[in-house]
Formats: sequence, structure tokens, C-alpha cells
Amino acid sequence: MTDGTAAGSDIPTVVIGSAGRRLYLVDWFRDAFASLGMQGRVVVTENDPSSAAAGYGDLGRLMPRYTDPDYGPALLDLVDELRPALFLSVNDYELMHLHVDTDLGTQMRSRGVLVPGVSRAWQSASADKLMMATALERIGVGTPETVTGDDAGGIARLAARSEQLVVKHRLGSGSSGLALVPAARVDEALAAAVAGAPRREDRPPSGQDVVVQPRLRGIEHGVDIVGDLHAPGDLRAVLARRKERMRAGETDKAMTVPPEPFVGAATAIARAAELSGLIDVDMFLDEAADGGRVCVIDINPRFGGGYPFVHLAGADVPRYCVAAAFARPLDGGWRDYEIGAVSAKYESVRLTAREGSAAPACSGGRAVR
Ligand SMILES: NC(=O)CC[C@H](N)C(=O)O
Repeated sequence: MTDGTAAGSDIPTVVIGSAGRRLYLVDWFRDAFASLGMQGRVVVTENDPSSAAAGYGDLGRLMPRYTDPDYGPALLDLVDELRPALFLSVNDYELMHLHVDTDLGTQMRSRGVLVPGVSRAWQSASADKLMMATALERIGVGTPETVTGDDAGGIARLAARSEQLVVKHRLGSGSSGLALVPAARVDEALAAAVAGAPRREDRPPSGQDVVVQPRLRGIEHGVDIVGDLHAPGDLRAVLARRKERMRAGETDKAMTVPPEPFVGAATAIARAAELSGLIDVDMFLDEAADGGRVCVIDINPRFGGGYPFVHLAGADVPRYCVAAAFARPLDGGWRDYEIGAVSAKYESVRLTAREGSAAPACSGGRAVR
């Protein structure tokens, strides 16, 4: 761990990678510094200079695209120059690049930066719904039986038990390619899903690129699981909301609920995934089943679209992250939130560039609404 005061910078620094549309995270990390009585800075790295977040941090840095060979050297230069204590990315592709395709995550950690996340195996599984189902089954956490679109026997087995089937892109995120169909019409849905599915470039589109699951009973919830930043695998918090409405693959309206039904699954996932920091997990809760059955359908290994609903109800994961990263004392109040709080997202926009102007101006302020 570094206290953020090593050579090159004496300002306590947190970097948010690819903040994109999540300007509220920049605000809440700033609030965290303020609430801990610290003069810190939130640096935003972005590839697109005119994105909403590029000029929104206390400092903005343009980065090459993660696919560019210059990305790794630029990231390590940034770390050496700014000496952040914490680096978190909210972009799934960047996370795959940091933790699976390269060892950049490990290299940052060996430079003393806390890089929240999950193990390499769970990072890979988070992008592949078949791998995810296998990983969850192995640790005894409920998840829908998942077969690939070319597994006729598996699909027939699911159809015998479930009148309706769910078809999804195997490597998709959010609800990409999602269709809920009567079992008799699964072939049509499969053909449509295969046609639009993201796939590995080394093979033609096929049923391997989509998965089929039974329709789940119960109500969909979003659950943030927080692992200890210094002791990966140790559960620190479970924060839950019932989804009321989705929009563009994200929770749009939700009501906070007690975390208890989800704690068993959260403990098992945190341990197995060697979790540090926050992951956003979608779970069905079937309260009618004996003792309440929980079924995990998706894991986003980062701050996700559901975190605002618990933050606005009082939870404060950025405060936990900043306190842990800079060794500041903190009581457990950061994980408390009001139950029954309903929040809804809304539109917001900011001026981000002018024709011909090169770099983003850093506002160091809040979005104009
Ligand atoms: N984009 C994401 O973060 C995934 C969606 C998230 N699980 C949500 O419910 O908002």
C-alpha cells in the first residue's frame, strides 16, 4: 500500500478508469475525501476526449485505447507519475485487458496501487455466461442451468421442465440478445440471437455464442458485494435493491431491501472470487421457495449501474475505499442504508468539447443538471 505521498505526487490520488457516463462516482469519491478531512484528487482516464467524464475529474488524462500497444506503457507511466493509492476501472473491456489479457493489474499492484477486482478466473467467467454458471455451481451458489444454443439435448431437457426459456448472448453484457420465449419457439429466438451475438473472432457464428436457460421464478434484485481491499475474499458488505425498472441494460429505478437473503451467496462468491472492492451482481430472489431461493444471473466485476440506489439510501463504498487506501480510521456506518428507499435515474448533459479544442478542460466540479 502507498499513502499517496510517494515521489512524484504529494496529493492523495484515486484514479477512475473509463468513467464514461458515471460522473456520480467522481462526485462520490470527492465527497469521500472531504468526509475524511482529506484534500485528495480524483483523476479520470478516458480514451474519448469528448466523453462526459473526460474533463470532469480534478485531473483528466487521455489514454490510448486498451487495444493499442501504447496503452500498457501509458498506464504504468501514469501510475509512476501520479502515484495513485487506488485505481478502479468501470469498463468491462478494460478490466479484461488489465486482469486477463495482460498482467497490467498485477504490475500496478506491485507498484503499490490497490486495484480492486476478482481473480483472473472469475474475471474471465464474468464475460462468459456458460463459464459463470459452471463457476457458481462449483461453489454451491444458485444459478440457472445454462446450456449453449447448439446443445439440442440440453435444450430439450430444459424445455421439459420450463414452459418458457431465456435465450441470451453468451459473451454479451447486461441483457444483450435477451429473449423470453415459449419453449416451442426457441429455434427462432436462437437464430435471431446467433445472428447478433458477439463471438470469438476465430470461428464463424454458431449456437456456441448463445446460451439457453429456464425462466426463473421470483423477483430480480441488484446486489453489490464488497470485499476487503487489503484481504481479498473477506466479505465487508452486502447492499441490495429490488429492481423496479430497467433501461438500456441498467437498473433505472429500484427500491432498497435488506441484504440478509443474499449474504450466503455473497460470502461464497467473495471467497471464491478473491474479491476486493465492489462487484455488481444480479440475483433472482424467490421468496416462495423454502427459506428464499437466490439465483445469480450476472456478475459485473466493478461499480455497476445499481450502486447509486444504495448510495442514495446512505451506503458509502467510496468512503470505505478511500479510508482503506489511505489508512484512515472508519467505523462501519458506510455499509448502512435505509430500507425502502426508491430512487430513479434521470437525464443529464454537459458540454465536453469545442471544435478544434484539443484536450478536455477539467471542471473539478459537479455536472450541470
Ligand atoms: N451496466 C451494468 O452495470 C450492468 C447492469 C447492472 N447490473 C444494473 O442492474 O444496473
